[in-house]
Amino acid sequence: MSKARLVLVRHGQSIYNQKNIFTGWTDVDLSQQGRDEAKKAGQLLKKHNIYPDICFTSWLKRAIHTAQILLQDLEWEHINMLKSYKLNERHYGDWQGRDKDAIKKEYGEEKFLAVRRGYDVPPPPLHVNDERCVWNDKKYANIDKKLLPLHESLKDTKKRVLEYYTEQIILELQKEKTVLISAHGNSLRALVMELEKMTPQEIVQFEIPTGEIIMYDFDSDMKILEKNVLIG
Ligand SMILES: O=C(O)[C@@H](CO)OP(=O)(O)O
Repeated sequence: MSKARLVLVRHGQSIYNQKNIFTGWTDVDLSQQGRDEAKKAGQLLKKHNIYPDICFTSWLKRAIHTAQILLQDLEWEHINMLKSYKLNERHYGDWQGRDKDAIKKEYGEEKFLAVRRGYDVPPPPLHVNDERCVWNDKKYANIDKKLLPLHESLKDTKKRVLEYYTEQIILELQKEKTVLISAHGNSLRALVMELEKMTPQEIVQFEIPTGEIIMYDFDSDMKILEKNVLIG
């Protein structure tokens, strides 16, 4: 039997989650509740005797800090942590930094849900001169601008997440490693959609709470043998 195991954790509550503001690629930190959720995730892994061999995360501090706090709590901080912007949250375009209820009012429930939870409807794009655009953020200076989105549908997010998953993460699973990914509500929804072969209709209903852990065990053909959601 293969020992390949994928452990997904959504970052703990961020300051924007707490304030009900769309976040996307905005680099906000965890709230106190978020730090507590990350600690709890570490304790859960300890309770279930799950010690990752490697950790992947995004370039956004709410996911990086969740991984760091979790591994600190697990007393397992020596493992390699690889970071890629391809695991960043879905880019929320012009909705970034704006109140969710105000946007729902402006666009109406149906359009709001189609963008927020649907598969192929993006929010309005950011202008390249907008201060929220990462084109001018020095962190992304070495990335080709063509790869830096101004807005994304879940379908767009899925494409880049899967590129990274198939180019990097799957190689570790093929070595029968336990792989931890600390990422975001929608970048993880995109990955789960692919792993569980969900349809665009099914993904609308699927959400991952902050701090939740979803775990998959694979056979040697990378087929899912078992899925577990770890609850405290
Ligand atoms: O704001 C965001 O980037 C995401 C995740 O926090 O929000 P939502 O859950 O509404 O897609």
